[in-house]
Amino acid sequence: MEMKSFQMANDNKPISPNFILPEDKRPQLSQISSLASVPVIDFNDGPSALVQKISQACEEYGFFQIINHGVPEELCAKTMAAITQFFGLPPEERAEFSTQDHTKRVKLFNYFLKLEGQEKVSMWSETFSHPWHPADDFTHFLPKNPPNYGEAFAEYAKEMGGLMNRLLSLISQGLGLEKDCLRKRLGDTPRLNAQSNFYPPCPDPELTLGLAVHTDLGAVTVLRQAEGVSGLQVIKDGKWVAVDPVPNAFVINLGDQIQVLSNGRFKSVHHRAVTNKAQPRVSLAMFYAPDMDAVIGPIEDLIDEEHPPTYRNYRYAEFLEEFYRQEGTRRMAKEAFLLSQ
Ligand SMILES: O=C(O)CCC(=O)C(=O)O
Ligand SMILES: [Fe+2]
Repeated sequence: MEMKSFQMANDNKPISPNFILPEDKRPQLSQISSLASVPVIDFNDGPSALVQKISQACEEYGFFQIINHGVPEELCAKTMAAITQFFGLPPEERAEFSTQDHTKRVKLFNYFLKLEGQEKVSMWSETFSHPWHPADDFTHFLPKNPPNYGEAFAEYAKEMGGLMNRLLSLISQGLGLEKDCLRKRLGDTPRLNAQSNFYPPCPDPELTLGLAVHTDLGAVTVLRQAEGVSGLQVIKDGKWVAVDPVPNAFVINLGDQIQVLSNGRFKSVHHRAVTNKAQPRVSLAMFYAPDMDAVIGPIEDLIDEEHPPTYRNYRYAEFLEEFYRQEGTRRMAKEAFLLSQ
């Protein structure tokens, strides 16, 4: 696959048509609220306050940021630097990882939007995805260049394993469940993917998106944003809200599987990335998704007469099939498993 070539923001050429969104899909950046944003939660708060704050954030926003999480800042910086260097490699070297085949576990690709009766519109970004694991050695999957990429990711993955467990435990408790309930439901061999996103500066951010509107399909996402550059936005009460980087914070968001398991109480919320003229932006999303064979459906303890099950049970593999069937179009995989009320 040929990687898309991005223009420089100081190019005076018009932006290539394959990146230009139809008018009704453009980001309308002047309408973004920078006043309200998602909650910032301090992990040093006591356990019961933490459970309460996370539970409220999961119900109201589906997103929050965490600070004082214990993951060393230097390690995060080292991992982000490795990604940035990877995206800075010559195109021929990056091309080794380029593929459109979604079944590949290691892949460099461009997201696109496929609208009915129209040509595909490319997102103004490059995405690199590969597995991660907190304990098993996964470094054979990783690029050899930059040389410290593997080492940085191996260390980062260990930290993410601990953080994911902590989050799953807090989210379980927030639902009134046993600490290990969600982790057990998601299975012993969760699907763990790391996704780095690179957004070059864009000559006209009003015409493009870095990532189209989507929900994450797994269970929990831990996102690191490069400091000092905004781009992530989430929907809150029908309006787009910016989630600007907070120093040494992680952005946490829930994926579709938690919405289903919680029977709709916790939300998998639509979000997108917008571009900017001035600076490149890098983000790293660490995804925790169920075992392919895990059966996902509303947890029995969350079902009663007032809260009948909203979704039917399915195997996660079945969900992924539906997801890829919709690729580039509406990204409403979980809606296919809704029960009619
Ligand atoms: O770049 C961002 O902040 C958003 C990334 C994201 O939503 C994703 O990778 O799923
Ligand atoms: Fe996302």
